[in-house]
Amino acid sequence: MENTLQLVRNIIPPLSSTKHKGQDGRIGVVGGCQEYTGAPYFAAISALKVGADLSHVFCASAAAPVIKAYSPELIVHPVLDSPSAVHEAEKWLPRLHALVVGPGLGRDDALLRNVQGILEASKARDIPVVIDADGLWLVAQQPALIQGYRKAVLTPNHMEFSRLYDAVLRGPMDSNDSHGSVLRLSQALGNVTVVQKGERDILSNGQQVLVCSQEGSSRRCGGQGDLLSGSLGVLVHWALLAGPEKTNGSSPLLVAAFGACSLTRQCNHQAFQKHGRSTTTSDMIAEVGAAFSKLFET
Ligand SMILES: NC(=O)C1=CN([C@@H]2O[C@H](COP(=O)(O)OP(=O)(O)OC[C@H]3O[C@@H](n4cnc5c(N)ncnc54)[C@H](OP(=O)(O)O)[C@@H]3O)[C@@H](O)[C@H]2O)[C@@H](O)CC1
Ligand SMILES: Nc1ncnc2c1ncn2[C@@H]1O[C@H](COP(=O)(O)OP(=O)(O)OP(=O)(O)O)[C@@H](O)[C@H]1O
Ligand SMILES: [Mg+2]
Repeated sequence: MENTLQLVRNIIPPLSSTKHKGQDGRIGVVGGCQEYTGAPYFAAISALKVGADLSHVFCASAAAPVIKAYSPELIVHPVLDSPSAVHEAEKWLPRLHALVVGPGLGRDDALLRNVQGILEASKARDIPVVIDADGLWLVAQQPALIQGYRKAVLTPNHMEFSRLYDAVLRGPMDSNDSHGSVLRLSQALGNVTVVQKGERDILSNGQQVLVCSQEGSSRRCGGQGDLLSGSLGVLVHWALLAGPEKTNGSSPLLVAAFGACSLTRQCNHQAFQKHGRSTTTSDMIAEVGAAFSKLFET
């Protein structure tokens, strides 16, 4: 594990007085609807706290004023339920380094059709995408959307993983062989990187399997996965910029994913030390800076 953490350290860009705003990452989160406003906020603010310079949220119009009111740091576009959603999002794509698709998106068909268009436009531009939550629901309906797209990382929880596995491999996963199941799902999707979250996180790009068992806690409040996907948005950008020479030949996306899993679990650990059972995802986000320093700036 220590060896992989060292690879994560290698991809982190140095802070420098010569860089301009935006160079360390402009991240877009696609998600947020009437029901769910916390998830896209957690993902987008986590991207900033990890070190991105700008964080955008593309959400349904009902969610926008709520998300804006949580934070003045986020740039919020109320476009997802508009008939011109894809066009509106496409205007921003040339300026974004990575997209995180799915936190708090919901499962409304019209919204999902727009997100499908945004995903296709992102692929056409070769933009890396992290797909989580209801974005994974969409992928389970249409695996062809990300089939073979080497710049995609999927971050399913237990439920999302089994849904995806069923849809892609047309049979139930073997719960006694999680390594094999993650490896097979990644291979079946054409070597898309898959991160199965759980007691231990299992990560694969269809060739290599990594396990992250960084100590977290037993507290399972909602939103921890959103912290992970938002952090991963930035790390994916940094890893691709650094390239395989900085990751010792390992897949940059796998190294980025290992970094996001370790960081999320360390935030959980630190927040739990202070708040115990009352720990919430906001408490974990408050730990991002210290957790990042502890793991990656030693
Ligand atoms: N504050 C906010 O705005 C937040 C909003 N969020 C947003 O909510 C949306 C839906 O996301 P989701 O994760 O609830 O949906 P999904 O994966 O279908 O799970 C549904 C059911 O699966 C089960 N289940 C889950 N884990 C399991 C396990 N390990 N082992 C076994 N079972 C397990 C469990 O079923 P139950 O225990 O109720 O039977 C659970 O109820 C999505 O947009 C997301 O981003 C969240 O990000 C949180 C913060
Ligand atoms: N049993 C566990 N023990 C320790 N850590 C866990 C456990 N289950 C999940 N985690 C960690 O919690 C984080 C989020 O995983 P989880 O499975 O809760 O995602 P999620 O259901 O998508 O969360 P969200 O509520 O944001 O949608 C990951 O970093 C994962 O490593
Ligand atoms: Mg989730």
